[in-house]
Amino acid sequence: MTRNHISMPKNKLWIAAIKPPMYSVAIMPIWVGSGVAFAETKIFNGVIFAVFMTAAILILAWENISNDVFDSETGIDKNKHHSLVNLSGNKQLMFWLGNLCLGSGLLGIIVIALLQKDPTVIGIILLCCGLGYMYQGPPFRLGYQGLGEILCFVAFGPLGMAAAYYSQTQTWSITNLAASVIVGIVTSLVLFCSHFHQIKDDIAAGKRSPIVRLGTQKSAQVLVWFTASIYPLSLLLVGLGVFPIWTLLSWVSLPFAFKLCRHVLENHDLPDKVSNCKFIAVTVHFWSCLLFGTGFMLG
Ligand SMILES: C/C(=C\COP(=O)(O)OP(=O)(O)O)CCC[C@H](C)CCC[C@H](C)CCCC(C)C
Ligand SMILES: O=C(O)C1=CC(=O)c2ccccc2C1=O
Repeated sequence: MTRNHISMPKNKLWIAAIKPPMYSVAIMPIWVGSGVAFAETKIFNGVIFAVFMTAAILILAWENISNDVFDSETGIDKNKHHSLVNLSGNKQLMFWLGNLCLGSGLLGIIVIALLQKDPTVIGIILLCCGLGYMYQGPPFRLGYQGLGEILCFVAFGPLGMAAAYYSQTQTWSITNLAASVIVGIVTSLVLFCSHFHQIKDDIAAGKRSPIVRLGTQKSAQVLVWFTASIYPLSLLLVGLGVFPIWTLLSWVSLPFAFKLCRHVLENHDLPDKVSNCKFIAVTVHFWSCLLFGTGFMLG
């Protein structure tokens, strides 16, 4: 029993399937990218910011709905009671609902491009969506080869934040690129954590997630190194004068980072216990990125 939420009432299964806390991963690249843009140029366009936030949420909804659709084809989700396809019993409906979210999200991005009279943001977001498709869709299914974390890093880090920065300023920034490394790492940590409790089902379905490749113990150590990396990295970049000192506010997330590492080190091979580590990682992501972006706004 690894992906099972069988004892949950149906409404809780639907909430688990929709994954509300996960949507902060879509919002934060826009928040931090717009924060860096404001720090550097004093430009902040509230309409573009709000449209981008909504579009990012809709695009991530497509990613998650289509993940359940594509996973229903490989059999990997057969024990996943909180799969949208298993819950609704209607794969076609979910497929089109996902496409509707993608279409609406891309419409928002087109509105930004029209406001800017510049298609650059459309190009970057289409690249992100391409990576999102390659993670799970045929014939690629790169997530099944253990490449998901790299795709996730690029989409939510350098690409997502370049799009957010460009949507505000129509220029590029090295500081934004440096900040995107931190956002990319902390977002990929969430994906990495999501695999620990699924190792049995993943092996059975032929999915070679990083946890399957490395084993749970080594994966727990890798998690500690990557989680720990973002704090000295931000300190170094503050020391070099690349980030404003206020960005060190993100260190307030350290207690959650400790909690995450301790929890995974202690429970890496106990699926029922380690299964909530993804949500601890989302908490680390939420507070570190919220305060990191705030640091740029204040700086
Ligand atoms: C769907 C994702 C993870 C779920 O993986 P898994 O199949 O293991 O999950 P279940 O156990 O629930 O079945 C996330 C995948 C992320 C992907 C690599 C990159 C997505 C890019 C987004 C579409 C881009 C959004 C960018 C934003 C800034 C506009
Ligand atoms: O369901 C999940 O496990 C995830 C969904 C998702 O959209 C996402 C996005 C970015 C990083 C990780 C994840 C997930 O883990």
